[in-house]
Amino acid sequence: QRETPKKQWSLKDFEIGKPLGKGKFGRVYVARELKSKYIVALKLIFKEQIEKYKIHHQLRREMEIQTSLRHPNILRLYGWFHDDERIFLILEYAHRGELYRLLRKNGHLSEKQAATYIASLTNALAYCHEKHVIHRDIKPENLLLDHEGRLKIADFGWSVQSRSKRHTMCGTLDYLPPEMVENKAHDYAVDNWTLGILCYEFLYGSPPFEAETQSDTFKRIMKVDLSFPSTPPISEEAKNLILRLLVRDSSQRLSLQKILEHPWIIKNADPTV
Ligand SMILES: Nc1ncnc(NCCc2cnc(NC(=O)Nc3cccc(C(F)(F)F)c3)s2)c1Br
Repeated sequence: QRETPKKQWSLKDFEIGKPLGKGKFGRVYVARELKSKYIVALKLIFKEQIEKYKIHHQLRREMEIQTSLRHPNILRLYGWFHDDERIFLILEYAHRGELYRLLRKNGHLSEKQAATYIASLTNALAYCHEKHVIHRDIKPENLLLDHEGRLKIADFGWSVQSRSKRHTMCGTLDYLPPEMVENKAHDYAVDNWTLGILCYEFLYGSPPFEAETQSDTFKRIMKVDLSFPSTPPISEEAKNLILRLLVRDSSQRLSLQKILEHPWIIKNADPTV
């Protein structure tokens, strides 16, 4: 049941601020709700784009999924409204912006920082999987940081409410596991693979199977052609966790619960964020 009656929002309820970034299908702005003075992010999506790419069902699914999710590491979707040509998503504002900017700026993260983000992601994904939601598009661009530097998973535009195996292709290849790249049936374990990719990228600054062309990346993913550069020096425990996640056979990937019990996470993750 709804705690408050569904409020019909409109653009005149908001004062629009600076642009936050150009996302897919539209831009994002900071905005202030005039009555409460509450700061939000407003994502504009052009209707003709949704019509052109026939993705109404994806957007509707995102809204259904997102409004039912409540977790400290998942960006809130408070509601939405539309005018003649645009759809507006009213989103929680992440003050410190996109994690990938931090990654590009610093080159790579410390083991403590990386482990803290992986633990937050694992907690958020465990919550999603409990609700039968697979995100399927976890990548640095979809990870935001709030004013305390706490990680927030955003953009459930590719997520699915999954009871059965999925077959849809989505996202950039770098983060996709073999079963998705091969366009085979896939399940929750895709997110476990992606955690391995992200852990590697947080520690080295780029994803493990990056290559000049998509087909080379495809080949490297299928072979799980993984190597650890000598710099920056990474602990054996970190490498062990990555090796336990980037496993071809999805049933052999470390479970989300086991990730949280892994020595590298126990030793390095900051449990307060
Ligand atoms: N600092 C910040 N603080 C808060 N937010 C920020 N950026 C917005 C992050 C997003 C959260 N949720 C999103 N959702 C979609 O974009 N959905 C979407 C859009 C088009 C089509 C489709 C679909 F049709 F394909 F599903 C689905 S974008 C930033 Br930067």
